Amino acid sequence: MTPSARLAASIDLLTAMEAAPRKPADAVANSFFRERRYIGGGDRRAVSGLVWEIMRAWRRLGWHLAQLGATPTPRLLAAACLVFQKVPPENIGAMFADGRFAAGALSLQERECLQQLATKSLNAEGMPRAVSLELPDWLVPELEKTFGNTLEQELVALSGSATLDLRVNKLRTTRAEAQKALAREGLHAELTPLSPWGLRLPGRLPVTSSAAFQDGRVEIQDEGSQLVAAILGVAPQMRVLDYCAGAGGKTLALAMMMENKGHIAACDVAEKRLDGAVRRLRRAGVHNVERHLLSVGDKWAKRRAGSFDRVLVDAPCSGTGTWRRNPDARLRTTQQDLDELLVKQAQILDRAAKLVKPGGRLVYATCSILNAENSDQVEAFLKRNAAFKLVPSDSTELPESLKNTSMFALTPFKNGTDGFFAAVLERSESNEAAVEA
Ligand SMILES: C[S@@+](CC[C@H](N)C(=O)[O-])C[C@H]1O[C@@H](n2cnc3c(N)ncnc32)[C@H](O)[C@@H]1O
Repeated sequence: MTPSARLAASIDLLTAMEAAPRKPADAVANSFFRERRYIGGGDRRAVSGLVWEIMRAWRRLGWHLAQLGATPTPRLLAAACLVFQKVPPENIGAMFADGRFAAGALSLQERECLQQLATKSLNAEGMPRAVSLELPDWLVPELEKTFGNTLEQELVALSGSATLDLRVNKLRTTRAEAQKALAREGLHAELTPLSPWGLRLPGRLPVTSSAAFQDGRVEIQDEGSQLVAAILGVAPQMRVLDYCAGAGGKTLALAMMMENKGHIAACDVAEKRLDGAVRRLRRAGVHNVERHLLSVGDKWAKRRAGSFDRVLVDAPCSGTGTWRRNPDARLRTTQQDLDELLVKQAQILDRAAKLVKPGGRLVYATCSILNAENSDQVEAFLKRNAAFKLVPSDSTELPESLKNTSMFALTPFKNGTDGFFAAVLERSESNEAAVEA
């Protein structure tokens, strides 16, 4: 594709995203490229690269354009982004060419607007805080409560691009062997600093076509997510419940830690997600997992009340910890979404708590960075459930810095992982404080 055609495709993709404001940007991009199979890998990366860059600067670009009285159309947002990337004006003009595979020439008004932008910097004085932080207005106080005066640094880290982390499947290989196997395929991974099974690649690379991935020696999983599985402290003989298992990311790690022994029940309310686990479990050689689709009026949970040694609640959440991967989610999240999630998380926690056996442990986890979904949720749960208390993790798989911790809140700024929260809660042995089944 020519630079003009790439730019035109980027503008088309932005337009498609605007038309589906509630749909995650990567889902829109996937269908966009599926319908345009003629766009090859290199071009796809270039088009997504520009569009993701625009999304990371969405509010600031919009603010600059509004200051100049211009409407933030996809064309102008793309052009403004190129201006702030210091692409020379004549090159931008040439990219906005006329022709079949081009975006059409810039109008006089558009050119004047871009000329004025060329004298400014993306982060300008006078910008409202929420704009310069690329946040919806309502989220600023929430995040201030969580991070206090490190908010800016945390958000800068959350605006960066994410690494591609892999978890080595000990059921199939060792970390050193997996690292060598990937290197033979041109994928040079480093050891992750915190997870004992992690390998880290610098960015989006074609891992899924590697032999090591296809035969289940490695799985894609952020280091933070690996540590959530680790904090559960599972052992081979245990009965373990992964209550919000989705497509089984953490289930796979738990099965590995349990050496494919004992029993894991992987539950979810979303059939499609749970079905997605089948292929992954098979690829990883895991066979100690039973899947169960939770439904209203289901007796499954009732029959198993008080029977699990360990229960993981990887709760549905705002996903604010994964903003590096989904920059669009940063602006899509609404106060109403959060309010609904808080209610749902508390309900799920209470339901899952009934399944923990006396003396057993419950781990509550999210990929959120908001206190409201994390420590506040745990605090409220403990007030409602006298049978539980926070305890230090007994996991031997946690790194020194997290050993014996009862709660962690990882962030890209502090830990180089996605934002992940986990808390370990133990149910008392005594019947007095029993949880009502
Ligand atoms: C953060 S995702 C889980 C990710 C998964 N554990 C992993 O590591 O890949 C949260 C999951 O909770 C599920 N969920 C939502 N409401 C639920 C409920 N009431 N009970 C159980 N699971 C629920 C969602 O379908 C979603 O798959």
